[in-house]
Amino acid sequence: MNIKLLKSQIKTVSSITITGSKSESNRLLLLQALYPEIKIENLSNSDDSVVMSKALSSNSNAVIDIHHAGTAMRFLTAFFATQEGKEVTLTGSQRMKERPIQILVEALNQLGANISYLENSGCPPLLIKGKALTQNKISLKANVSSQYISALLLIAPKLEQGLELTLNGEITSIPYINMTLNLLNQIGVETSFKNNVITVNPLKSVSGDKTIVVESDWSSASYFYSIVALSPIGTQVELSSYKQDSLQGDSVLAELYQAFGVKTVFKGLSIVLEKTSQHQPDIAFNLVKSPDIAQTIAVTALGLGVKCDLEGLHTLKIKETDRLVALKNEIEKLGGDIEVTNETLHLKPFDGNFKLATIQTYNDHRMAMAFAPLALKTELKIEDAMVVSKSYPTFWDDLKSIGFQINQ
Ligand SMILES: O=C(O)C1=C[C@@H](OP(=O)(O)O)[C@@H](O)[C@H](O)C1
Ligand SMILES: C=C(OP(=O)(O)O)C(=O)O
Repeated sequence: MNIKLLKSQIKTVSSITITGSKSESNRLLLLQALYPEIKIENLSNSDDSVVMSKALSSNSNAVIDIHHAGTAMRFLTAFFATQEGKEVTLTGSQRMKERPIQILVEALNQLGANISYLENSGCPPLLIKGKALTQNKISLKANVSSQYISALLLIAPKLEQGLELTLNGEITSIPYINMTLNLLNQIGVETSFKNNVITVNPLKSVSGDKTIVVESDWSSASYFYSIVALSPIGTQVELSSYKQDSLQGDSVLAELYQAFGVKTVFKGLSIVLEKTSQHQPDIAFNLVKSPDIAQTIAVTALGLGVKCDLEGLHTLKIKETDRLVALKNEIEKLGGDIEVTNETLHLKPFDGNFKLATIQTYNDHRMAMAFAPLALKTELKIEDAMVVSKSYPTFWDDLKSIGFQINQ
C-alpha cells in the first residue's frame, strides 16, 4: 500500500502512547519460555514480537518462519539449539536469508549444539536439532552484531554450568548487551562483565512474583523527536511511557536532539519533547551504540538543511536492508547531496528545494518512519507504507492523530 503525505503542520501540543520496546519484549518472551514464572506487562505489539511469541510455542519438526525479525532469528536459534529432542527448521524472508548468522551458529556448535545450513552457508534457513550443550566457555567476534551475544546470554542460565563468554575485538551496539544482562539480573541471574569477559551463573527457576514492565520503545520515539525538530518553536509532543534510567541505548535521543533544538523533560512516566530553540548548523555523531536512529537523524538533518556527519554505522549494511545505500538513494531522490562509506554518512547542507518523490522502503520499517516527518517540509509518497508494522503497527494512525494529512 503506497500513501501520500500532504505538506502538514502538527498541533502545537499533542500526546502519544507508544508500545513496549521490541528489544526488551523479545528478550523477555524467550526468558518467559525458559522460566514460566515470569510475567510481562506492556509487551510490544510489533510484528517482530508477535512472530517471536508464536515461534516459542512451536512443536517439533515445525518449519518456523520469522519473516524479517532479526532478533527473533538470532534468539530462537540459541533457544531451539538447547530444546532437547526438538528438531525445527528456522527460516525467514528473502532478506533474512542474506543476514549473516555464522558467528552465532559456530559458537553454539562449539558449545555442543547441532545446527546446519539448509541453503547458503552462514545464513538462514537453519536445521536445528535440540540437545544438551556440553561446553560452557566460548569466544566470539563482537563487532558484527550484538544479537549473537545476547542470544547466547539469554540461554546461558539454563546451561548446567552457566556460560563464560569472551568478546573479541570492538564491541558493537553494547547497550543491547547491557540490556540483556540487566534483564537477566532482574529475574535473579548473577552475571559479571569485566575486561570483555561475561559470565552468567546457572539459575534453575525464578522465585517469587517476577512481573517485568516493558518500557515503551525509544527507537519509535525517534520519529517524534524528528517531527518536533522540524516543527515551529513552542511545539510539544508528550510520549509515554518512558523512564530516565532506561535500558535502551536509543534513549540517547534526549541528548542528541538538543543539537536540533529539541528539549526533553521527564514528567512521571512520560517525556515531553519541545522545540525550544533553533538547530545547530553542523551535526556530528558516533552512533555505534545506537544504530537504529541513524536514519531518523540523517533525515532530520536533511529537513533542517543541516550539515551532518555520522560514524559508527558498520552494522547498518546487514540490517533489514543496506541502510546506508537505501538512505543515499532516497535522500538523492529528494535532491540532497550525500556520500556514504561502509561505516559513515556525510550529508551536505540542503537548500530545502525538495524534489517531489516516492520514497522506496526496501522492506525496512525504519525507512518509512524516518522519512515521514519530511511531510512537515514537503509533500511525499511512501511506498509499501505498512512495512512500519515490523516495530510500530499504529505509526500512521498516531501521525494522523497529531495533525499529519495522509491519503491512502
Ligand atoms: O538486540 C537487539 O534487540 C537489537 C540489536 C541491534 O542490532 P545489532 O546488534 O546487530 O546492531 C539493533 O539494530 C536491533 O534493532 C535490535
Ligand atoms: C535492525 C532492527 O531489527 P532486527 O535486527 O531485529 O531485524 C531494527 O529494528 O532496526
